[in-house]
This record gives sequence, structure tokens and C-alpha cells, in this order.
Amino acid sequence: MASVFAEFGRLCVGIDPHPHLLREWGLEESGGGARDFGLRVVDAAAGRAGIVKPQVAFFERFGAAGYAALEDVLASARAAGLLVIADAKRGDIGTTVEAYAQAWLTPGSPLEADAMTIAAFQGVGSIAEPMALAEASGKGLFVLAATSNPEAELIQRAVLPVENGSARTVSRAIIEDVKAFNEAQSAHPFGSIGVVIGATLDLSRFGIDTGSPAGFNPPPVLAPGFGHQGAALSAARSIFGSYAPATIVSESRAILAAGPERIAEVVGVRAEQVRAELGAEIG
Ligand SMILES: O=C(O)c1cc(=O)[nH]c(=O)n1[C@@H]1O[C@H](COP(=O)(O)O)[C@@H](O)[C@H]1O
Repeated sequence: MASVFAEFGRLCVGIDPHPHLLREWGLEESGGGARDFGLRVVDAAAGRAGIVKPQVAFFERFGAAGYAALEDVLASARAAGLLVIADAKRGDIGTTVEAYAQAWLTPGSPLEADAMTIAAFQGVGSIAEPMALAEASGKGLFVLAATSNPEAELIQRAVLPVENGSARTVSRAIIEDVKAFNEAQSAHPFGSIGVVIGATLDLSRFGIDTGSPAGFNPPPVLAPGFGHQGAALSAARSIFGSYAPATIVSESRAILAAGPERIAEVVGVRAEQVRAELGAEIG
């Protein structure tokens, strides 16, 4: 991840073949349409951005044809040197969630990605196997911590029973548990396990302290919510504060709306804007 940040900065281009986008791009509403869409986004991102994030749901709705398309898109993105985050938002317990992680993170798997999104609603301990698998195979996870959708507040700002004298919100507890895993178990300077924190939020309301002093080592942050959901890139540093050095700016519709003719140009411009705002340095 460090070399991708250094070379391409922090933009992650979402690959979300929404029905209206397939129409606007002149593509069929089918697995084949989703494949063409995904491959064109990969072409536009290659050499201009470092990371892509296929949204699995928009492929899954076409069943087996959608999965075949997704396999091609994942393989083409990885072959192009892009880091691929499979936005699958899986979550379960024990061997079941381990099987999800094997599907997306095992080297050589048909759906191999570099990282996947995962939910810890059943407890951060419930995703111990995916965390261990990610670490062992040089892959990553992004655990939902404070999501960009307004409905999430009620659950994610909830305060957990007091432990060791400190009351923590759900969001904060997830971030701290992830950070503790990285510090204890990760061989990678940045940590294999990241968190999802939406750019649309006032993070103080979620108990997330963005004002940590120098020396704070944030976990990798996948930050959706820019562009279509309303967060401004110019506010990225002030939103994320001490997490900004590890923040990945993720945008889907705001980029994809450019259409097939202009998307490469728009990715290039946006990648430069993200670099100007956040720089390429880590930590
Ligand atoms: O995990 C995500 O990527 C994610 C988490 C979150 O809190 N909010 C969120 O919007 N996302 C995803 O990020 C993308 C946002 O798309 P745009 O709003 O079009 O940029 C979608 O694929 C969402 O599923």
C-alpha cells in the first residue's frame, strides 16, 4: 500500500455499475454489461489511480453471469497493477466468515482481491479468522466502523458497557480493536486491517478523536462519502485530522458519471486533486 500511495496518491475509484450508469454508458443491463463497464473503469484507472473498489452487489444481481463478470474485472484490475478492494461487506462467525475471507483473499482464488470490506456486527472477535488470513496472505480488510449513511448513527454512536473505566462508542471500540490487532500482530508498518470511516460524518459525535498528537499511528482508513454523498475533498484534512495520513478517498458515482469517453480524464484530474489535498506521504 505504501508504494501505491507514493506513486498514485490516495484515490480509490469505485466500480459500481448502477442500472442508470449502465444505461448512460450505452451498456446492457446484464452480466456482460457489468463486465464491460468494469473493464472500462479499470482501463481508465490503470496508471492514473492506485486503487479500485468493485461493489460486489452490482455484479451479484446478475447471478452467475455477474460473478463471472466480476472475476474478469478483478483479474484485469490486478493484472493492471491496481490494488483491488472487493466491497463485499461480509460478516458472520467462525468457519463461515473464514470461508468468506477465503473466497476474496486467498491467493489464486477466482475472486481474489487485495482487500475486502467486512462488518463486525457480531463482534470484532467474530472476524478473527479473516484478520489472521489477511495478515498471513499479505492482504487487507476494511472493517465498517463509522459508515457514511445517516441511519448508521444510532447503532454506531451507541456507548458500550464500561470496561476498564472507559466508555467507548461502537465506532471507537472497533477502531481501537483493529489498531490493537495491527500493533500486536501485523508485520506491515501500516497494519493489514483498516477501518471504514465515512467522510460525511462529524467524527467527534462517534467518539472518534481526530486530534491525536504526532506519533499517532492510524490504521488504514477507507473513506467513502466524497462526491455524490456530499463530502468535499477540500475538507478531507479537517474531517480526518490525525487519521488523514492513512486515509483513502473513495468515490464512485461522482467519477463514473463522467461516462466512458471522459472517465480516464476525470480519474486523472481527481487523482491529482486528492494528491494535492492529502499528499502521498504516510504517517
Ligand atoms: O464500504 C464502503 O465502501 C462504503 C461504506 C460506507 O460507509 N458508505 C459507502 O457509501 N460505502 C460504499 O462506497 C460507495 C459510495 O458510492 P458513491 O456515493 O457513489 O461515491 C458505494 O459502493 C457504497 O457501498
